Amino acid sequence: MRVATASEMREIDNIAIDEYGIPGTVLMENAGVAVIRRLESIWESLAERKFCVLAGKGNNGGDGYVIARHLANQGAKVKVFLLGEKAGISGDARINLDIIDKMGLDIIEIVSERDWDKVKVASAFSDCLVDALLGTGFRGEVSGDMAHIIDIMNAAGKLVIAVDIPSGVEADTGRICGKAVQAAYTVTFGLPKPGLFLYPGAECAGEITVADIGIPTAVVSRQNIKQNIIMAGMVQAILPRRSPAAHKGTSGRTLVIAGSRDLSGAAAMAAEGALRAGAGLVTLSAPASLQNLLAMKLTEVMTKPLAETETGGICREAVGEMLQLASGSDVVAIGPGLGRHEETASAVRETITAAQCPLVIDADALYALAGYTNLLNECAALPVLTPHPGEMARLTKLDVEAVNADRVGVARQAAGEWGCIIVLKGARTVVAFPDGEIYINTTGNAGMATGGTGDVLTGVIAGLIAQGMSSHDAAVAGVYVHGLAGDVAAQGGMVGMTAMDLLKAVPAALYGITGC
Ligand SMILES: NC(=O)C1=CN([C@@H]2O[C@H](COP(=O)(O)OP(=O)(O)OC[C@H]3O[C@@H](n4cnc5c(N)ncnc54)[C@H](O)[C@@H]3O)[C@@H](O)[C@H]2O)[C@H](O)CC1
Ligand SMILES: [K+]
Repeated sequence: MRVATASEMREIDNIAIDEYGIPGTVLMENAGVAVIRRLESIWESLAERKFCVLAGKGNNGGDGYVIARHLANQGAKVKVFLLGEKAGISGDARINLDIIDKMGLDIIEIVSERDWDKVKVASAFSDCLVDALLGTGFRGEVSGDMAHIIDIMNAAGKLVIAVDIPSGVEADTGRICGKAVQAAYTVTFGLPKPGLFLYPGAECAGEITVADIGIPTAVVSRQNIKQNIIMAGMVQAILPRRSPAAHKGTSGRTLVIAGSRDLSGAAAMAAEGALRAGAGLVTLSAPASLQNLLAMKLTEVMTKPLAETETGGICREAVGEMLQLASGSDVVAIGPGLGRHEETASAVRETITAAQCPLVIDADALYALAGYTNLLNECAALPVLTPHPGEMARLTKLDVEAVNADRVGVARQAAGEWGCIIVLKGARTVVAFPDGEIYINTTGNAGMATGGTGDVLTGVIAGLIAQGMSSHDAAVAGVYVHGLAGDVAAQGGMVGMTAMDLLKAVPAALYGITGC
């Protein structure tokens, strides 16, 4: 499902109005009616229900006036609170404000703190608050009257329905700037906005309805919109299907280069992640001193010893061995638990640039790439990087807050500059491609915030590439399947679930999507 930024949505709006001649008031009417339809799905009859419509000064407020009119027509009791003065309202919004004025609806201007209590009292006696304060025109921070009104709305304990986007949530990033309305429902128009799916904004949206407001589909389809939500149908279509005649050789050869003396678990989980994703033959190459330990941990995975430093990490002599193993593999996953010894980092960089197969680069291999992202352009195939925000911060020299403040923008810029696929992990993982294409994942849960789940993801993506998926599709599908496995594992209790629980749930997630 595509998601449009505020500017893309404005462009679509303007084309519909200017090129197709659809009056803005028609779009506004359709937007308002879409919210009424949603309210009708909650309450069979709106008659006698009490509504407070909180309206801003722009077209989001205009939608609010349309909603107020239809509510009044259905016999509901409506109070409209306008943040500002009527004189300041113009355009399509003013047309609809004048209509409800002529209808004699109760319109109260909020122009100072003396008016705040009016909202508080009316809210206390309402069944529902309609948030038509700010939509895609929101800029900067919420402050002053707006901030206090949002506080009152959130404290009222009433059902809140947001018009287009919860006020105070930035449409493009999901950032909350000052205050944001906590809605139970959001009705968004045309296309959904990224901020409805990215935290913390995603926590304000409640149940999202995408409403068609009559914009010609040709207008939407011709827009070069590059943000998407990963949907089950898309993943179902691209996941590999196994032939009845399959044997372990037909499901790919995965090489995992991972582990160091005190970090064997990460290596084991990455290797098993590939297996659980359906990879045929998985080889784990790790420092020789881990050989026996890993061989005991992993029954189905072949283990190959590598030359190691005195601290138990792979050393320069291991490069030749790793490239030899890589030459017989369909994909290499490198990084989990490798350690950060400079000699190991140097060996990693040499291997990444010399390997001739697709790469999934994670954890300490990302550590080795800090300051060396230019090497990614030398990779034989488009590499997949799977950083968490901390690793992304180190690679981009940003701080973690800056990364999380604009996850889509940071991932997109890095993918374009470095020439790679970026899987920026976290609550709502973002997958970014060099051409600017973005996929936002909505599977998964907070129970996955536990050590090792990232190692499993690395293995899952590698395992899908080993089975013939492109790195592009494997990154998108892998993220979705991994999150779904987390949701399956969380059915046994979200808090306290482990990466091993998630690992075991990967086949069930695959089965849930493909039926096999
Ligand atoms: N196709 C569609 O998507 C349609 C969308 N509609 C609605 O129109 C809004 C966008 O309207 P716009 O006038 O561009 O902006 P807003 O109403 O969201 O807000 C602008 C308004 O708010 C003031 N403002 C901005 N930032 C702040 C702030 N930090 N604090 C206080 N006030 C702020 C600004 O000055 C303006 O006055 C869209 O979301 C839909 O709801 C159309 O109605 C139908 C088609
Ligand atoms: K709103």
